[in-house]
Amino acid sequence: MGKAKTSKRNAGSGPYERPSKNNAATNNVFKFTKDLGQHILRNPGIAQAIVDKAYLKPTDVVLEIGPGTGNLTVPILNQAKKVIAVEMDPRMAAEVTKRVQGKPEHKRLEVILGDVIKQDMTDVNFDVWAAEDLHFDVPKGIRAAAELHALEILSMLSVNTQFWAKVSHVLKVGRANFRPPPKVDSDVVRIEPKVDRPNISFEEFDGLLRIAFNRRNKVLRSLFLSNKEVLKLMESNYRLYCAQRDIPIDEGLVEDAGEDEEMEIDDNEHDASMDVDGDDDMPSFFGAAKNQDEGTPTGKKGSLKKTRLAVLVKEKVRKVLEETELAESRSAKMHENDFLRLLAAFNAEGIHFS
Ligand SMILES: C[S@@+](CC[C@H](N)C(=O)[O-])C[C@H]1O[C@@H](n2cnc3c(N)ncnc32)[C@H](O)[C@@H]1O
Repeated sequence: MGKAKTSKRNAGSGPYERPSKNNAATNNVFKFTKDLGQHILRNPGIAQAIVDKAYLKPTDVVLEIGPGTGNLTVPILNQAKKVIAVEMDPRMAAEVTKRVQGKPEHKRLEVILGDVIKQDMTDVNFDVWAAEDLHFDVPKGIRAAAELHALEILSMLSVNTQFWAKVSHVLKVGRANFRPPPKVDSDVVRIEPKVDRPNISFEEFDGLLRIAFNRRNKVLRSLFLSNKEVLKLMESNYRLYCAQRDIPIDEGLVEDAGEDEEMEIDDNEHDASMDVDGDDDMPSFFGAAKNQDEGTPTGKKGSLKKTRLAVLVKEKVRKVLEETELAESRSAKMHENDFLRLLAAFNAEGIHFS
């Protein structure tokens, strides 16, 4: 999508509830679109405090995603060299442009009209990034799952962010400081690129997290040992690992009654550790909601046949969980270092996630 200087656009009267000579920052003339996260900071003192905490330099180019009516944009422009603002609502884009029209800051503001997710930002150079409460278009098919998994996804994103960056809390902003007030209070956080990033592949770390955050309130033992697809994935990655190192593997079938017993114990324990809010039957990142390991039935009740490889992989997983003492841990309560420790232990057993 091309860049559009919104100064050329006509704000028009259509989207407004009533005509006004003043801007939307001081008068509630907009029909705010809550779906786009349009909650506008109405306290200039807080806007200034947020910008002050960013410790901007006069040489900084700031990329502001979703400037809204410009309540942060103006104080940012007072401290930085330039602001590039990406806004998907043309009314907002017009409004933020109007805030600086006829002022010297006008030349230092570039407004790009469009959805930041769909923009090609490769040529946009900036030093600091600012964003507040954005809307992302989730493809329809995965919307329901994504919403159900909102908590897991947020927790996973937060651990993933820590992989790349140091995140620190800057300021709490109560919901009453926004118009219209959102349902929750806000937190301003600083995200700085990490210089001492762990020497592991992000794909691998992300692969592990997708399993660890797959189902709400499940302990790791259950997530890694009781999901057929997860076990199959680890098995197939281990097969590849062995093939690359000429390690012979045994795909012969063996009776696996002990495994079956364990699955039953697992199932009972799932019930005991079921989410308190009882919505445990949500879809999983891996497809089927309750995808327990079934093995290959042999006709006898409680008796399953599995390849020796499958049994070996399961033993390795059990060993990793025991050695790291994370078997009974739940991902939402774990620290980034726990996941790094877990990944290192899996890798030491030849089990990979990408
Ligand atoms: C919380 S408001 C910003 C409020 C602003 N800081 C203020 O106080 O005036 C979020 C803004 O981001 C815009 N927005 C949401 N999703 C976006 C996206 N994907 N790309 C670009 N802009 C987006 C919304 O239209 C809205 O103006």
